[in-house]
Amino acid sequence: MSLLNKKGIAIRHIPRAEHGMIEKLATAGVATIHEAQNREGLLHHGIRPIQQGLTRAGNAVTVLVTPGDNWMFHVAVELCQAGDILVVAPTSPCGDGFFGDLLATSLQARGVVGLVGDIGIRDSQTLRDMGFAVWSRHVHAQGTVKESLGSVNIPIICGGQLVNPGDVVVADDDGVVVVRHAEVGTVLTRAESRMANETAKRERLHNGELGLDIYAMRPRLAEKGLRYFDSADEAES
Ligand SMILES: O=C([O-])CC(=O)C(=O)O
Ligand SMILES: [Mg+2]
Repeated sequence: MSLLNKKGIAIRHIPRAEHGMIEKLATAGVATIHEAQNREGLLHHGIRPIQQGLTRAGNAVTVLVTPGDNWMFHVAVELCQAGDILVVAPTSPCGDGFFGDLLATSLQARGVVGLVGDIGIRDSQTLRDMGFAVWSRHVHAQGTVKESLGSVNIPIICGGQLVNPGDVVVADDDGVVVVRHAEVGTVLTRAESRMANETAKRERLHNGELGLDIYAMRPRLAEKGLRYFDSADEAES
């Protein structure tokens, strides 16, 4: 039976990808990984970085929270290991400030690399100052309580994407992408070949070659009906 969105569960052991693979996925970045997995796995663009210039990748420890209640973060902290990234979703939309610098300090002490949440967070300036990277849908000071159970390390839907505990989540200035645990190796191979291909293209573009020629676009543009004129007068006549 699927544990998706089931409350009252905390799972201790999850699969984790090898650190070296995670580092390489971080180097590839969100856009390349998204392309390498056939444009799948992106979280909704409403999940935004609160900082600029930081890339984070880690094994997802998932947290399901009840709206307005951040109790489960404390359960999650204990189950985190170095190299994990916390991925949080509420059972229904809520922009309250579930997470701030105190919880971030606790996660940082365990080596957690960042947080991705379809939630609100607060203490945003302090989080930036301490270098704890966060991607969230909202920033809001509204406090939360500790009364209701959610779950830790069950499959959740975050930013419209299914995230399983142990999937690798990569986040940078462009957004957030999830890579299935079982697909890490394949996606990495494809991402690396894509990066090599882009390096070659970048060199040619840098040298002034036109995309129109490199990608042999002229016949197709003509086929679609693009016409060139020497002036607006000629086009209007
Ligand atoms: O403690 C809370 O409820 C959330 C917060 O502001 C913090 O972690 O600093
Ligand atoms: Mg706080």
